[in-house]
Amino acid sequence: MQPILETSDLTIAFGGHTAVNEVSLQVPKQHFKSIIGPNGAGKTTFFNLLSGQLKPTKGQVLFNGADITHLPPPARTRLGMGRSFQITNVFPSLTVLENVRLAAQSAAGVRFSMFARASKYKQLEEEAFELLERVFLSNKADAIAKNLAHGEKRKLEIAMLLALKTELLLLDEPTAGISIEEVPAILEVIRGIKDKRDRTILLIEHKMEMVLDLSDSLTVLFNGRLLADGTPHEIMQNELVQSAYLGGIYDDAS
Ligand SMILES: Nc1ncnc2c1ncn2[C@@H]1O[C@H](COP(=O)(O)OP(=O)(O)OP(=O)(O)O)[C@@H](O)[C@H]1O
Repeated sequence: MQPILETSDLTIAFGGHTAVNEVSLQVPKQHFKSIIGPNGAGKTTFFNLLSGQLKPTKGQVLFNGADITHLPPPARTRLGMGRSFQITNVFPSLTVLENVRLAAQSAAGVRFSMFARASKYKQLEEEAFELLERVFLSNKADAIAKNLAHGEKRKLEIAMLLALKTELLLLDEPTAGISIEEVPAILEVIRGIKDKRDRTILLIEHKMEMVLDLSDSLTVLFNGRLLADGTPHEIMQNELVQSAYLGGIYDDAS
């Protein structure tokens, strides 16, 4: 089957420093892959190349077989690739439910109008509510978005990504900056999405126990290069990975 995402020789240099260096990988549909590596390995830069925030010096990004290397971020979102935690279209003064409903509405191509059919509106609202249940946020449906706790905002962003019919989710350290108490809830949300097996997930995460628990495969970046790619078991056994830096990752894990 055609991979949903493929990179070939993906490279970006900032001045003399090559932050991502000839990275070639394939991600099958409905797969859960984590990108790991020590600080400065190039993980976020790699995501920036996938989502279109950065343009590569060399190489290609294919999404469902189409070359998207030169598409801007909104065009990639429309194709079904979504990056969490950088969503700019959360309306802080609207309710949680309204935010998710608007995302569902934009995916459905229904323009906001006084004349919009009430039945369509109701259907979108039900869809939004179901997504809030899926991320364990339905109890906050009527809360104003700006009043949510940090972890709840992250759940809202995931619900909005799902509402946008995002086929490939790029999750960049979803637990960064959230309190220890909120981590299990975010983990449960991500596991719930994974278990439904209708999306492909690419995750950057420093919490190794979370990565090992969730991932079908791991890609290890080191100094911008792809050091190893394999199942969590293979990566844990990989002597190159161990000797190169795995101890360092555990040191980082919080
Ligand atoms: N816009 C930029 N200009 C110059 N150098 C950059 C730029 N963005 C990233 N870099 C450099 O590229 C390298 C990779 O950075 P990147 O943030 O991708 O690493 P990372 O693996 O995500 O690290 P962390 O785990 O700390 O988030 C670093 O040396 C960084 O300083």
